[in-house]
Amino acid sequence: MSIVPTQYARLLDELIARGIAFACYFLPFNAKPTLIVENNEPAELLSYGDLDGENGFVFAPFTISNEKPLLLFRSKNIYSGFVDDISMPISGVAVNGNNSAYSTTQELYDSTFRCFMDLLKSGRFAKLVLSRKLVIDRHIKSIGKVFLNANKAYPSAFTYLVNAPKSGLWLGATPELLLKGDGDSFQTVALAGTMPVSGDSTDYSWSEKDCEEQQLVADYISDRLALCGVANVEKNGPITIKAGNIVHLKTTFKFATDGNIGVGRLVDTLHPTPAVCGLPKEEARQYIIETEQHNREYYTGFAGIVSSNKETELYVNLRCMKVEAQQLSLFAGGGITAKSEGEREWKETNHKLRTLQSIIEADY
Ligand SMILES: C=C(O[C@H]1C=CC=C(C(=O)O)[C@@H]1O)C(=O)O
Repeated sequence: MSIVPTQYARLLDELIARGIAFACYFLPFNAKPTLIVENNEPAELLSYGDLDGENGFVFAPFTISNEKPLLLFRSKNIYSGFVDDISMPISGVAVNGNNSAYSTTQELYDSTFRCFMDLLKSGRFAKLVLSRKLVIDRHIKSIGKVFLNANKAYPSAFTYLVNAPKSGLWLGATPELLLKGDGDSFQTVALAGTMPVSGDSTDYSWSEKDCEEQQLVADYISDRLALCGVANVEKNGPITIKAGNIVHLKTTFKFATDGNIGVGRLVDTLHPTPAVCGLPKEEARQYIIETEQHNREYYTGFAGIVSSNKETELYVNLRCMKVEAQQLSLFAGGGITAKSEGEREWKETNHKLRTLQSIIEADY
């Protein structure tokens, strides 16, 4: 039976209050939510490649560890649409964190930015993505409502709410596709470069730095697909796309694998792209982990549906927050190249943070 979303928000709040592990999501331009409820905990995978042949909802971290594994919700308790009657597991295990989070100050951001710049200017890296964390008090009572409002405000985004013991409670509304396809043909995107939306204008003049930063992501995707043995890639773009209060440059890649390359292998090949990590990839990932003062956890990982015989649809986990009992930790970052300016990059992360802040602050 279908019900009004307010009751649905209450249902999600009840799952959270009972500590039940679940994943709920809206695909882009789809007004129907899907809810997957675990009786216990989601499965934990320790490599992206292990996704080959799997089915379920995936919640993956920036980098996999025993503490922050790749979570796979394989439960058959799947509810489509605004349902009111679900079979509630008796008791849950999820916890809401310990409120120990702190914000990245502009001073700390600037000093990390300078370290990044030294290595970019010396040529050790071509690109690095620097991120920050903004911790705010959790005045809101209903996370279910924030989730539904995020979907209303950003219908073109992939919007999710995930609760599990290893990840904690996360909410996001991301514009960045990582991988979509049916096993035979797939698509991915190179999304980078950011400007604030300017009125009704569709005519944006992109800086050399933004174009270069996006081109690095596009070239990386072409190279990685070639490395995987993908021969014919149809490339379209870059075009300007709107994501809430900001615009990005996007190039779309479509390619056929004829069933020869599994989803796990493709994800392992692509993630993390230089839209969220850097170049060269493994060195950049290691440097980011060592240098950023916060743990990214599931921010800049990915989330979505993986399927061995139907449609896989995975999104990069951006414009997201971790929800704790008294605090919300919001994450945002930006691509840095040798041409970057610290003040502009900081402002860019402010624009990105507004995406979720405006929903949190909205008067429901
Ligand atoms: C890393 C983020 O954005 C990425 C995606 C689009 C544009 C980006 C940029 O312009 O820097 C980033 O690469 C984020 O939103 O936290």
